[in-house]
Amino acid sequence: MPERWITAVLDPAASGGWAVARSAQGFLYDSQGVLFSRDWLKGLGVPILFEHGIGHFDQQPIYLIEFEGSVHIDNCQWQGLRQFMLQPHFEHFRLLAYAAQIGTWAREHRFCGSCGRATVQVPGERAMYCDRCDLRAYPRISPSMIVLITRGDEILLARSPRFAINMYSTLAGFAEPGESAEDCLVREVREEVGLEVANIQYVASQCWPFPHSMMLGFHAEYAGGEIVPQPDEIEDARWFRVNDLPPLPAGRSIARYLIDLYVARRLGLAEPVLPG
Ligand SMILES: NC(=O)C1=CN([C@@H]2O[C@H](COP(=O)(O)OP(=O)(O)OC[C@H]3O[C@@H](n4cnc5c(N)ncnc54)[C@H](O)[C@@H]3O)[C@@H](O)[C@H]2O)C=CC1
Ligand SMILES: [Mg+2]
Ligand SMILES: [Zn+2]
Repeated sequence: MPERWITAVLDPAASGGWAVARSAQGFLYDSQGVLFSRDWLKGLGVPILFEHGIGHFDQQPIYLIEFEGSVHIDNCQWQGLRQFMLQPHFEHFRLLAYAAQIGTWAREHRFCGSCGRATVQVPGERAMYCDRCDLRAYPRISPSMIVLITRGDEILLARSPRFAINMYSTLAGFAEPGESAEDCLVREVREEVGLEVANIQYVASQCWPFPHSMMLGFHAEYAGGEIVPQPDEIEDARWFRVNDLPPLPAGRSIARYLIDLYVARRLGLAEPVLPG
């Protein structure tokens, strides 16, 4: 079956097509979903910050219309990307995830970071351009390591003060300049729980559009040390037996996938599939 959503750089000067609308309140939806007639949206008289042509859904051209500030539109509501992710029908989620990242990037690159002048879209390329500096700004992607640490039938899970009550997850953190993925993983594990790890194995990756992370998922084995939670960052960290786990992260996350995969292998269950 062909992919329903395919990214592309479309010319905003072209007419017609469909659009998703984004504002400070999230994405617009009504009883029909998140895709609106582009002409209808542009005819509402709401101030538009910018427009980007972002791809095709079922072969139809799709644009992103970014509104300024908070907006009320009759018979429509706004909802954040996380809520769309948690809904059971997420055929539009990949489209919205992409639109959110393009929207965030475009919003933050309307002016040249070097000279401060207004930038323009580069035809046929996903880039904002400063003529004076001959500088192109591309969408930003932030590599983040995420790792499940195991010790036989036990897995290490931690909770951040930001998490839902009682929920525990794997350790994660952003790569810093000068680091390899493995360097970052070892540093984050030391910082967050004070442990040493060995046998680091890459497992899978996931685009995480909150707001622009690229999650690189690993498995690692415990190699030494006592758990020392990082003040302010880690509220609690402990070993859990694979048959006695706390509340875990949402089903679409690579954190959940790394946990489910190890548990399945350990208990001889069917292996999970990472949601695309
Ligand atoms: N998809 C998944 O299953 C999961 C995804 N994540 C994501 O992984 C990322 C990293 O997780 P955390 O433990 O929160 O990171 P972290 O341990 O590196 O701490 C976050 C801190 O890093 C700094 N920071 C923020 N953005 C940054 C950037 N782009 N580059 C470098 N440093 C930055 C800030 O000081 C922030 O407070 C986040 O985007 C988080 O949403 C985390 C866990 C699960
Ligand atoms: Mg972290
Ligand atoms: Zn410039």
